[in-house]
Amino acid sequence: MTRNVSEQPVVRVRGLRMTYGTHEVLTGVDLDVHCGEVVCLLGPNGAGKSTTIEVLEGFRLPSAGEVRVLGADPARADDAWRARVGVVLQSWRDHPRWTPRRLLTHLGGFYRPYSTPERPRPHDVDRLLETVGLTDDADRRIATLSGGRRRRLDVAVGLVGRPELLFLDEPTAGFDPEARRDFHDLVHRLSDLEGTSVLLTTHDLGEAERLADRILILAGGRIVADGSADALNRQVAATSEVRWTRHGERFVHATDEPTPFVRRLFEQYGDEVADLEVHRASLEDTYLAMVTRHQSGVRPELVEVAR
Ligand SMILES: Nc1ncnc2c1ncn2[C@@H]1O[C@H](COP(=O)(O)OP(=O)(O)OP(=O)(O)O)[C@@H](O)[C@H]1O
Repeated sequence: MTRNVSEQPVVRVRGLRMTYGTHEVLTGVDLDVHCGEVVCLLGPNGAGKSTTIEVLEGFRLPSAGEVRVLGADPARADDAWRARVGVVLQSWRDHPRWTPRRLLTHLGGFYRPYSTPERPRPHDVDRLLETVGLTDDADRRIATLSGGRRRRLDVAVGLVGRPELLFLDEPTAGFDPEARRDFHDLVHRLSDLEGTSVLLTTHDLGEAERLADRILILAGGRIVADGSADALNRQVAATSEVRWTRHGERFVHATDEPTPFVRRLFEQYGDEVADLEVHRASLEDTYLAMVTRHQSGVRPELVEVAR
């Protein structure tokens, strides 16, 4: 995704703190989301991901800090602001006797006054049902939908107003692999074709790697890493493993600089080099290293890396 760096971020958070009773969950979160970016917020259970998202949605008042979302303070934002923001919460439990078509038509109506030529609102309901893969269930009662189908409906509810900014809290929990892949395609389309900015939480590191332009890791109440999956991996675990065979014999070499090493390998052996593989640390390795470092009491400075 190319981005105009002069643009104001659509989400800007500085020094966000949240305390429940005596439990200090967020101790100073700083984060930005830029226009059209897909940002994944990762962190262990209880790190405060949902709390952060709920503050950004305007559903929770922070204890302290500066929060701007689409240029406004979400705690004081009006209906026009809300129409520009999509939210995917926990499963839709209201109106169990309604059908997905009726629910989306009903909710879509609230967005009509906020339609603009650049962003006609709401979404066409049939197309939206097709987009989330619910065409065959459009006229069934919501109460009879399976968990995964209901989750698709949650996503449709978040999208019906054609939001400029979409918050998704563990959107693919309960999805089968096909629904998950369809959902990833949908997020890419929203970001690439509609310029929708997306902030989502997930525990699925593969999903984060596939979807995110940028990954934020929340641990110990603040953001401890910020960068693309590749950049974070390089930062935390610099060593790569190069594997190849030559005349049927296997070789493995660990190096911090795989590209020059591979170049030298080909200069020396040319076409004799076969089955070449370069393995970098996975996002899982990186994530666990960051979180373990934090949990072992070392307070890591923010790892911010080139995107
Ligand atoms: N309304 C509340 N009152 C008191 N404590 C709360 C409240 N909401 C959340 N917490 C606590 O704040 C901490 C952070 O919760 P939060 O749900 O934001 O974490 P999370 O990172 O989203 O976790 P998970 O990955 O398990 O969903 C937890 O210890 C939770 O028990």
